[in-house]
Amino acid sequence: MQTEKEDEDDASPEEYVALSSFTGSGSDQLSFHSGDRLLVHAKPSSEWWWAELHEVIGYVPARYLRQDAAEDEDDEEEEEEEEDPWQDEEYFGSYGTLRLHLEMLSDKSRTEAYRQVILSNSASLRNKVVMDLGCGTGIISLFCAQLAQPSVVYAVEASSMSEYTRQLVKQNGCEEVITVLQGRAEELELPERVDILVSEWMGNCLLFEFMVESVLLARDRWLREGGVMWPSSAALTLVPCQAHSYYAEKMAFWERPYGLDFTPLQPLAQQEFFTKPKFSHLIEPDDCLAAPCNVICLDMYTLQVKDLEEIKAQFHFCVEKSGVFHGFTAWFTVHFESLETGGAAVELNTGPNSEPTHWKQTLFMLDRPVSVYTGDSIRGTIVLRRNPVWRRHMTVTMHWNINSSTEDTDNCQVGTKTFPMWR
Ligand SMILES: N=C(N)NCC[C@H]1O[C@@H](n2cnc3c(N)ncnc32)[C@H](O)[C@@H]1O
Repeated sequence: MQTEKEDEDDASPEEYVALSSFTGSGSDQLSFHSGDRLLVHAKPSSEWWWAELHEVIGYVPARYLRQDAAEDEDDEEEEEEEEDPWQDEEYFGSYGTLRLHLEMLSDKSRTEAYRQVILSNSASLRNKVVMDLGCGTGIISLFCAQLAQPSVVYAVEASSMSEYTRQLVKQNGCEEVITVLQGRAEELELPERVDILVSEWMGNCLLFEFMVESVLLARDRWLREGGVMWPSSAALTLVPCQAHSYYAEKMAFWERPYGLDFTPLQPLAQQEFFTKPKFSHLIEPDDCLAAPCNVICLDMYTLQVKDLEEIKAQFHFCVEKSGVFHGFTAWFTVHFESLETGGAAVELNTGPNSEPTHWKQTLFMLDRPVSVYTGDSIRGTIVLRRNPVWRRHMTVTMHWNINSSTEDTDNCQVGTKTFPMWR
């Protein structure tokens, strides 16, 4: 009697299309290019399949492949939607309405930080050429024209908001200085290179949306030799934390609602509430179980687009107070170097010890909380893997080891979890 797998092996191979190129590592992984048609012979796991290309066989990452849907009109629309890995229509559509711009403009910490950058560099901005990448309503460009005397600011905005940005520039008498350009910054033609490339590109967990790719492409194409990037650097900070109220609200709730035992729903709750990261989480400083650590530091002058595919970092936390290890919380800080040598940098810190921002922090809940004690160590790695198909998405994988310091228990608890953001 054939096992299910043997059945599968005998099944005729299925044809799949590669949505993105993949370079295999190790002898048993098969490399391929975007558009290649592979024959999938077996699917031993959900993540790795056994496939063939030009008579060569090997393991391929399943998430890179899509079954070639039979051409029919119903799928045509879906196919078109699928063809855009940047989902630009939806993405720039969302920035064509006021909701997100109101949220960003209402974020005083964020907006005042950019204003402070312009104000504290106003003298050095005189006669400079500036690009404001992804200017939205144009607030940063308007700060430049209002607080300094640059020779020109190219306010670049891909969404339909740019029509209103033009009106705001006119309404505030800044047409002499600000030129609004609609389009993707990396595709635009400018009459000249720029001295300063300023952008507010940070997404949740720093990189979500991957607008940073556009900033790097624009840097390589339009920033003059010796020009300045604002932000100049970015850091992702991580900390092991307690999250008692969130855990109580989503998980403990099912223990005794109205005197009844609803615990059979807890696996569902874990799947529904703890599989993805929680954006806009507000962590209390007291929830931190250890000193936060800058796990990833990005230099905006040297960072390359290819570096964004996979960013890996190690961490080692020493538990400073006993408590419950519910998960990890992440946030970011960006720095704006001064245009004057030796001048003070401006910092925008989205962590729990700073004024809250609209990003707040990002909470990664473990499947099971673990009691930890002062002196325990939590070592591990964080890996940010960009989605090879959906280019604005990524996964965050945490591996951790908990080493207890108390002699009587030499327990070393190991864990790993991958969080999709969002695909
Ligand atoms: N997470 C953020 N800071 N998002 C801000 C995104 C703002 O920049 C705009 N934007 C994003 N990418 C681009 C791009 N490549 N070119 C021009 N505008 C862009 C977007 O329409 C919105 O107004």
